[in-house]
Amino acid sequence: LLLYRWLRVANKKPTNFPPGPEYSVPFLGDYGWMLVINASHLHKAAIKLGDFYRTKILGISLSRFPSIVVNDLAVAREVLNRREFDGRPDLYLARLRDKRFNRRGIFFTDGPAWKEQRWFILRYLRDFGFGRRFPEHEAEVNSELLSLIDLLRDGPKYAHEHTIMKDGYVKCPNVMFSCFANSFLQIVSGERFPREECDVLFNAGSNAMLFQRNGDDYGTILSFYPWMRHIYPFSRRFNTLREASLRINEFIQSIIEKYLQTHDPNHVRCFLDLYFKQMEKCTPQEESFTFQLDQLVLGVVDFFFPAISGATTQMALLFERLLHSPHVVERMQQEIDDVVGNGRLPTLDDRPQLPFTEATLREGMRIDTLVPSGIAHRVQEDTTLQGYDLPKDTLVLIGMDAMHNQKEYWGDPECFRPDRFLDANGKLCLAKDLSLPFGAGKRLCAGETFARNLMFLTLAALMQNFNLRQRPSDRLPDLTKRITGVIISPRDYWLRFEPR
Ligand code: HEM
Repeated sequence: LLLYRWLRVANKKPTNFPPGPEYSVPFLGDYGWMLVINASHLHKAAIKLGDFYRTKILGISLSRFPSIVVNDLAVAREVLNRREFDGRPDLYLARLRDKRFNRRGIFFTDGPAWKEQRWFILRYLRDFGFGRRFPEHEAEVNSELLSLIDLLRDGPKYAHEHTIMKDGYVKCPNVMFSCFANSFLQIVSGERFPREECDVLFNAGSNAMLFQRNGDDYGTILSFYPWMRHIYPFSRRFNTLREASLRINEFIQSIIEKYLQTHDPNHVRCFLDLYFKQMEKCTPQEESFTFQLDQLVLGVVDFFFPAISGATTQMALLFERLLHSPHVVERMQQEIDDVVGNGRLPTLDDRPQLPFTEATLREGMRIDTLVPSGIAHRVQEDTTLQGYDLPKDTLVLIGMDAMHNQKEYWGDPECFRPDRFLDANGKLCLAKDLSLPFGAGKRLCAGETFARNLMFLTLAALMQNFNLRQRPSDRLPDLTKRITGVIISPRDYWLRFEPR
């Protein structure tokens, strides 16, 4: 009876909290119900629970954290644009990314230090071409795409390339790791890895995918009970996540240290030099953070990591979709042939004349929502939402996949239909694109413009030059068999880019 009473008190929801399960699973809270309903795809479990309680704002307890899942586009937009919701919870999944288990970086920090770091990084990356039109950077991306096209057309040249290309078929999403990573590193350090040295980028990409696939959108059970990392099989998962993270950090740190050793405050070569100058003005802190080396490492990782694993996975999801829709490929190719021809690669100047290609990318991001539950937010002070009371520190998950599939907004959300974003004259109509794949408000994805530009250029270049072919023995991909981790990803698959 005492245990029963303790569990009831421990799992008690705050008063006037959004509807959700009344009785929680001992020890796990409603996270337990979600594991029972759909352990592999927690965002789908949240949709089922929401439907059961007939609510678009589901109130649950994740172990001791009161939490809500917002499964409605209009409410999500409101949440993302209100300052009280801009916090991030202190999740163990985030801490294990740092060598000393400190909260570092941009993704999982909040408060004035997050604001300061986010502002500085975005402000000064911009000077080197991040998130805006910048001819020097566009030329570097063009070279990177030509190198990718060479690999796809002429086959592997270097030993490491044989691991991602066999008998003319390339492994997806891995084949895009070097192009996307180099396009970002060029902005940070002013340099790209030459093709013969790209094995380090392929390794970093594989580690990033390990983290993406072994994490989950709710922070994994390790975030609620970190001590479980000592118990098998949780210890195995912990080790995978930890080792993958530390290997990526070491890689970024090795680049940073190379520049630090030759840093001259009077001669700025790249973004890193500007950050080093700022570091010289600050005293390093242990628990909180300012401009210091471990913060710079995680700060850069937080950009490098989604560039190498997130944007490439979004492309891999799209290629699978396109295998099911050859007519969409044909329409993109026709459009690109008419506007660009085949004498040069498509550029960002061509983009307004390639509305169907742009619409295909947008539709891909809607139907295959990369981050199905967003990145958890935290309520920073007691507040209300749609008449419910939310106490400080409530966790807020945005059901991005749910809202991109709401019938009331999309009509036929299950159909892959790029035309939904075009007007009667075939022009792109942004007012019709209600999707929010990058979030919104102050926590908006810091890499949105970079990602949109690079994905557009990659898609247009590949469609201009290739047809997509599967191995003769392969069936069309089963789009329901995807992996839900921190992001949704396809299982690795092999594809031939057949020259047109
Ligand atoms: C298809 C590609 C991508 C998608 C769909 C995506 C989506 C998202 C989403 C949903 C968030 C969380 C927003 C929130 O908290 O409400 C986020 C955050 C973030 N993204 Fe992206 N992202 C992508 C690519 C990138 C790239 C390429 C970069 C960097 C080069 C990047 C950098 C970041 C950063 C730094 C944050 C954390 C922002 C903060 O908490 O202040 N993302 N992204």
